Order: sequence, then structure tokens, then C-alpha cells
Amino acid sequence: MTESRAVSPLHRPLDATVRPPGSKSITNRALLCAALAPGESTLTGALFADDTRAMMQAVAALGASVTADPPSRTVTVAGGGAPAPGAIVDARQSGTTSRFALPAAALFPTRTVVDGTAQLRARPFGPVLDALRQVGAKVEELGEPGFLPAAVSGPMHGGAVHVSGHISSQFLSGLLMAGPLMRDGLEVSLTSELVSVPYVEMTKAVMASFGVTVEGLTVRPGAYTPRVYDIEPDASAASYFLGAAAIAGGRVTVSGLGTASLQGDVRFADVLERMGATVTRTGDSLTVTRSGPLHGIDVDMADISDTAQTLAAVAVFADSPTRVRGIGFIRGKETDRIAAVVTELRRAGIDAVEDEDGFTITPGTPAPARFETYEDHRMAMSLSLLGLRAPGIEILDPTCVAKTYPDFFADLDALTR
Ligand SMILES: O=C(O)C1=C[C@@H](OP(=O)(O)O)[C@@H](O)[C@H](O)C1
Ligand SMILES: C=C(OP(=O)(O)O)C(=O)O
Repeated sequence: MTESRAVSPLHRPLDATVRPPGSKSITNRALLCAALAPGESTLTGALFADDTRAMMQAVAALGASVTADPPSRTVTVAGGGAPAPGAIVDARQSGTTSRFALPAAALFPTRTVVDGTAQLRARPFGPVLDALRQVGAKVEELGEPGFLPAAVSGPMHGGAVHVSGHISSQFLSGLLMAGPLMRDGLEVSLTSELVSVPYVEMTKAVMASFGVTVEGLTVRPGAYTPRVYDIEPDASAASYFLGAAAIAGGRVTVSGLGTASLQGDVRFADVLERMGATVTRTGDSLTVTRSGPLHGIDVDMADISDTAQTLAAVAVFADSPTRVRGIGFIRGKETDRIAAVVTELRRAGIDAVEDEDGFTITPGTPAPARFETYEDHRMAMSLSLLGLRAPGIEILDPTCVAKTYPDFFADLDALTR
């Protein structure tokens, strides 16, 4: 029988402070930059989850020496090495690990194979494989063209490269991070509109911390410098707790996510503010309080699409419909997230409709439901929020949260205890 997890309704408003684990996106960028920096770097506040363990193993396969200490959330990386012949990167389910490791592996003359789970093999890789060929890498598609597994080898001359932006920003981020170690550096031109823009700003910020400047989308040849780097809590993970405050009422403060956060997903709080919640921002925290009604909104979430499913859950409890736009590309994530969120909300009797580039949700009272999660951590975490107000909500395959947040259900319990 498939494992499931019940969520119990809350009978009082929330009044809690939480600190989610480290940012997945920053951890995986810092691991890669540290691996490319000759010398020892120390990452503090790191995330320990499937996606970041995949990256730790990936950079080890590329020649870094990695020492992880989960209790202190610290990782030490001795960088500047090279992969052994026949290196294999198993990116598991991780888009960032695979899309960042491919350009990094192609810096070296040895052949590295990059692969992942069946789910990752179904996600698009054509744009990065094509871009690597443009800058001189040898690329072999070992399965279907444009998909994993793929083998790459270098070195790369770099220079001008064209890459699409509308499928995923991760292709661009991965290329930029490898850019300084290409002979001529890298000058990227986008052939289509970029989605998930704040993640590219994050890439530039982490690269800058490791001593490499990106101007526009141009990187000059250069070297990373090792350093001690502190990672802030994960803003996408925080969206579930901020969403919980919106749904249950009361106050939730997320500590460690201040106004200078590198993560675009902190702007999920702005979305809740537009719906009628009160948001307080400080240099080191983000607080959402809700006492009055929530209103439906029409919102483009192309910049912050990992929080679209969280908003879908919140929208159920508003007093008018919510339309989410600009996120057609999330059909290519862990699952088709637009189809999945609509199917599951309908399972609970909610009027949810798929649009080509998003979804529309009409508020209602969720009926008891056992939600499918499609091996998508964000389906499990988002849909669990419905259980804070509606009785009889169960989440199937709850351990899929291990991709980015192994302790999610324990932390949700602690928040509501
Ligand atoms: O660069 C990153 O760290 C990420 C970029 C986003 O992906 P896309 O650029 O594919 O939208 C986001 O959904 C993912 O969770 C992490
Ligand atoms: C889309 C996600 O991850 P990735 O693309 O890194 O696998 C996510 O964490 O929601």
C-alpha cells in the first residue's frame, strides 16, 4: 500500500517563528563555485536533501574533495581538481545538479556521463547540450536527442553562445558558472524570453562572492577564489509556512530571510500581501499576518514559479477566483505541475481550470481527499496546507519531500503544535 500522511486541521490562529533549511539553489551554486575554486571553501547553513547530496556527489565526481557535516549544516570543499576518466554524475531528480554539472564537466578533456532518474530523463536538456557544442564541447546524447543521459568532454573555447530562455533559466546559469574557465570566457545571447529571472541574478551574486564578475551575460576568463560562504534559508520552502499563515490566519515569521535575500521566491510574500495579508519585512526576517479575508488575484508568476502550487492552495480559501499566468514552462518540471495541481484540487471538489500558461482557481470548501503527489515534493508540501483548514486531507507518498526538504512534515507539525 502507498504510504500516506494525514494533516490535522488547526482550530486556532498560528503564532510561530520558523527557520527553514538552507536554500537549495544557493547551496548547489556555492558547491559548484567552490569545486571550481582552487583551495578550500567552507559552506555554512547548507541544505542537506536529495538535490544537494546529488550536487555534493557530482562535484566529487568532477574532482573536488567534499566533507559534509549534516549536524552543523557545514560542507567543506577542496576545489580545483579534475574528474577521473570515466566519471559519472548521477543527478537523481535534480534539475540544478544536472544542468549545472554538464557545462562544468565539459571544461575537462575527460569524458563524463551525466544521468538521473526516469523523471529527470523526461525533462528537457536540448538547449544546454546545443550550447555546449557551440562553444567547442564534444556532446553525445546516449538516449533520446535533447535528453539525458549525455556524455560531455572538453575543453571549450567559449566565446559567443546562443541559448533559449523560455524553457528553464538553469541552462543559462550553468553556462555562466563554467564561463570563466573557458579559454575565451563566454558571451551569452538569449534566443527567447528568459523565465525564472531572479535565479540568474542569484547565479551572478554567488559567482561574485567567489570572485568572478558577470557583466550583462558576459564573463571574462578568470578564476574562482575559495571562501567561507553562509547560505540563507530556502525561500521556496518558506512559502509553505507563509501560505499556512494566510490559510489558517494568525502570524508566521520566517527568520533568516531578510530584505537583502538573494532569492526571488521571497516575493511570494508580496503576492499574499496583494491578497489581503499583512507583510512585515526586516533585515533578517519576513512575517505574514492574516486576520481579515483573502481576496483572489490575477498574477504573473514567471519569476517565482516554484511558489505557484503554494498559491494554488491559498487561493482555495480566498473570496474570489485567482488566475495565475506566465508559468507554462512548469509543465516541464518534476511533473506537469499545471495539470497536477488542477487534477488534485478537483479531486477535493474545488473548481480548478488549466490554462495554457497557468491555472484559475475558484474558492470552495475542500472535500476529504487523498492527494496524489506525482513524485513532486512541491505537490506534497503545497497540498498539505489544505489540511490546515479542511478535515480528511491525506498526502500520498509524503517522503517525496526529501528532494528539497526531508523534515518538512516534522516542521509543519512543530509550527501547528
Ligand atoms: O536555478 C535554480 O536554482 C532554479 C531555477 C528554477 O528553475 P527553472 O529555471 O527551470 O524555472 C527553479 O524552478 C528551480 O527550483 C531552481
Ligand atoms: C523545479 C525544481 O527543481 P529542479 O528544477 O532543480 O529539479 C523545484 O525544486 O521545484
